[in-house]
Amino acid sequence: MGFASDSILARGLIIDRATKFGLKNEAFGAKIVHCRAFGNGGKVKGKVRVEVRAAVQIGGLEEVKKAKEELGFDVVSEGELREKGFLGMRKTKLVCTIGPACCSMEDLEKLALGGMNVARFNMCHNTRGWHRDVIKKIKRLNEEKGFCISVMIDTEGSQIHVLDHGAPSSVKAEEGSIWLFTTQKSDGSSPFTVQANYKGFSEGIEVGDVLVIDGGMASFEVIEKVGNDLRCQCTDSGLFLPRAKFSFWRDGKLVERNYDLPTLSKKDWADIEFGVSEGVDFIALSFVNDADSVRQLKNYLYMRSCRSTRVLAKIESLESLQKLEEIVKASDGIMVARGDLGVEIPYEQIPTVQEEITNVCRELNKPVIVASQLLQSMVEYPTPTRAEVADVSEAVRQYADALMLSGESAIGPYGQKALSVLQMASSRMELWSREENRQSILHRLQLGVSLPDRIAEQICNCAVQMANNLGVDAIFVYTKYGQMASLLSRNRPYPPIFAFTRDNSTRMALNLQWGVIPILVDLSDDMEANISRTIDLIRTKGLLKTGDVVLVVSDLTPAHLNSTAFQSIQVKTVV
Ligand SMILES: Nc1ncnc2c1ncn2[C@@H]1O[C@H](COP(=O)(O)OP(=O)(O)OP(=O)(O)O)[C@@H](O)[C@H]1O
Ligand SMILES: CC(=O)C(=O)O
Ligand SMILES: [K+]
Ligand SMILES: [Mg+2]
Repeated sequence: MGFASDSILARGLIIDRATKFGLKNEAFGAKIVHCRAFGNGGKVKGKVRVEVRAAVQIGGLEEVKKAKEELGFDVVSEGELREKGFLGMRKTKLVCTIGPACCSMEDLEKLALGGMNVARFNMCHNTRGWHRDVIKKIKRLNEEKGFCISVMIDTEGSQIHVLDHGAPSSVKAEEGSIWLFTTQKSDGSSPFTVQANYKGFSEGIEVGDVLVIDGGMASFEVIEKVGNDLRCQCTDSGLFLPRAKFSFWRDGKLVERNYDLPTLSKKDWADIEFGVSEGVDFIALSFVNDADSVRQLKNYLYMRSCRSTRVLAKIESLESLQKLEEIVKASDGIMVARGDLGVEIPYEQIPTVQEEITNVCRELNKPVIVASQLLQSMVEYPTPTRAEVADVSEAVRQYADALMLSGESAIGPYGQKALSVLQMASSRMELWSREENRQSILHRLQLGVSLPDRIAEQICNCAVQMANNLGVDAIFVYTKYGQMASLLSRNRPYPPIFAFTRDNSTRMALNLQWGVIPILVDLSDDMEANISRTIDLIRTKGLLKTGDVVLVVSDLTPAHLNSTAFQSIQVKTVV
């Protein structure tokens, strides 16, 4: 007899704690198959007493403990698997921006339980001390509570924006009003003055050009140029928000200018140094304009022996769109930063550009995050607009690897709810895509050049086709740097991909990849032994049962074999 929140919940549980059900030690490792609830006048509410009537022994105390210790399987995926089965596991990954509204240990744990895979820290805001404290909390949650949340920092980058518009929050610009845009600091005596952060902000700008705020929040016509300052008349009334961004348009086209602003400023390098010392998993590089800045950062990380820190390039400028392929090739992943991208291209182009970036990323086998304004109204309201749900679903339908919350989690009071909206909408669309057999329409560019790379790629393509056709329960892959796992993910298979690795940084990087559940485990050179051991460990935890079918792929190459000798596909039925 013991306590549980209800008897339904207790069913299927593996008994792994003496206190949980007040059972004797012999019951350890048993799976509850029948139990009865007492108390609360028959209402199953709060904690009820549960009498365990039948349990099947699937492993002894030592075995269950061993399986727990030897297998770095995060508690959220494990819970999801127990509750929903293999096919019910969510494939699309979720990124949450961490801010003042969600930085307590309690709130972070709720986001973790809600399915947050990656925590994003935007270095534009708050102090490094603040970021350090919160990153430490995430690491504590991982270590002490068994979560697997990767950490991403996002650089500030260099961009022209409002430094001061004369108010702490927003300021309204009325149609017809005249404003001065300057780099001089205002003493507060002249209203309608906006200070820009960069002295060259007006270079190349002519009278008659249109100044657009935040991609359409308000518009102005330049009516006079005095030195570097611009006198402008508001032609479309709207709002200046803090840090509002500028763009200039002429004849309906963006005025492209070379500002000479570095992608990585002094502050960005200091933030990167901070990220390195905190051992972050991802650095997202803002306002990347070409592949050079990505390579520069990757080289730097290599020199600092931080090869495991992955570099993501944020696509948020017109220039980055023009050099998309080279940027994707140079980086470890991409973020479609729709907020700033919508400042540089007309917003009606965002949906098609997003799909194009998502497709290029999958062809080149790089994870892609769709970010910004997914559930914007939830910064204020506890429910999303139907249009927002449609936008989220569209990103999932396009097979983006991950979706990101910004202000919804960072400053909004409904962050956990917003996360659950992402989780429900993505699960729903994944199911629909499977039922519609949409995976079959993915086209696959041949990626590999060398023979071993081409073999790996073909093995993964075939393995996924086999897995789908055979209806296997799961794909198991054994991987060192995650290459094989990501080639499998690229094919967007029906079953989940369990990626076993002994490298913790590979585990944290795979967190961003569609359909991959990274599991940390010590692997040997003996692949057969690895396979049977991991299957055993997972079975002992009660997550695999007799008759389950697993498709196994491996790319771990023992040193004494030549490089392709151990790439194989096997189909195993659990006995
Ligand atoms: N660490 C933080 N401290 C305070 N406020 C934050 C923090 N992180 C985010 N915010 C707030 O949440 C809002 C949305 O966050 P987010 O980081 O996505 O901003 P963004 O402006 O879209 O991103 P970027 O600056 O990279 O383009 C920000 O405008 C800011 O007000
Ligand atoms: C996320 C981000 O940087 C943007 O949308 O602009
Ligand atoms: K940023
Ligand atoms: Mg941005």
